[in-house]
Amino acid sequence: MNTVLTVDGVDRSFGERQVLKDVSFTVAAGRLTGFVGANGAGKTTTMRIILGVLAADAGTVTWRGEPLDRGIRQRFGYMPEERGLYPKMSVLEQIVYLGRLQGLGAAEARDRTMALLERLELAGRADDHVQKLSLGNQQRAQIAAALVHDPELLVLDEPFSGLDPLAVDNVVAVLRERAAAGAAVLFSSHQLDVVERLCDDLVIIADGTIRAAGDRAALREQYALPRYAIEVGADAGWLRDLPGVTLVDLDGRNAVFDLDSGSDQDVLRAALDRGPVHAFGPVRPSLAEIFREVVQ
Ligand SMILES: Nc1ncnc2c1ncn2[C@@H]1O[C@H](COP(=O)(O)OP(=O)(O)OP(=O)(O)O)[C@@H](O)[C@H]1O
Repeated sequence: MNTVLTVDGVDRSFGERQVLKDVSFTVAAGRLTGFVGANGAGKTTTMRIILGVLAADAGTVTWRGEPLDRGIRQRFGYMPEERGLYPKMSVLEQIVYLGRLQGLGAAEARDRTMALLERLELAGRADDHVQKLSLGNQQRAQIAAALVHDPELLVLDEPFSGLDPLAVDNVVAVLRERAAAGAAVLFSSHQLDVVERLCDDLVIIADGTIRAAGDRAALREQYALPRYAIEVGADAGWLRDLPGVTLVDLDGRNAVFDLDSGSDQDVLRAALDRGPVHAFGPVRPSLAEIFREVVQ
């Protein structure tokens, strides 16, 4: 994996209260990393430290092994939690202006802004003042502002909050395109269903401590219980009496069970002895289940 951003041993306190404790994780280019945690867990504080808006008390953040400086941070795009567009400027003017601040030429800033607004289905509102837009459209404008200079690292604080499902799909597609083009994308969210669908890697934080981090599929594997689902041709109630099996759910021909001892193949054979088996396989935990388990 092509790790580009490394957060290593970061501590941060506000007054007496330590809100980040030895926070370490990595973000890879070409991948979407979901940063998940309850309200107040420390996501925004971590992101602000990555962006240099806030200093760490201890620990380091490095980009391709180098300490961050202004030049490197210019290659980052940030969508902060407190949305900060000027209400009385048009969407187009504003994003062009932000692109110019990031070093783009006038024509390039305009071209990129128009292409982004088109892609985010906001081109029809380009000349409207930001304050006239719905909250969802203001959010899309914020996302365009974070993307306009084609950053190598995108840091997005709750980019999906307040978006309807179609808008979520649109933004997801845009972020995927950025990752496919080689950008590293770190986004926070408390919408576990969206994170589950979207991210390649996961970082789970609770009370300022990283509880789990890594490839989403590997984490699902790591936290998997010996749980199986089966669909047979007739009532599956006989599973109740099979040694080593604890039924979790039984619905006629479908059952979910935990295997406390013995082999899954023995259960499959027992099922085949009784008739046809239409489906049989392990059940991987959902992100919500992993989250519940690691934040306890
Ligand atoms: N400037 C500050 N001064 C004092 N406390 C702060 C400050 N910023 C954040 N905190 C506290 O630090 C903790 C972590 O906050 P942070 O905003 O990083 O969490 P979060 O995971 O982003 O939560 P949310 O999803 O609610 O935004 C919270 O208890 C918050 O009250």
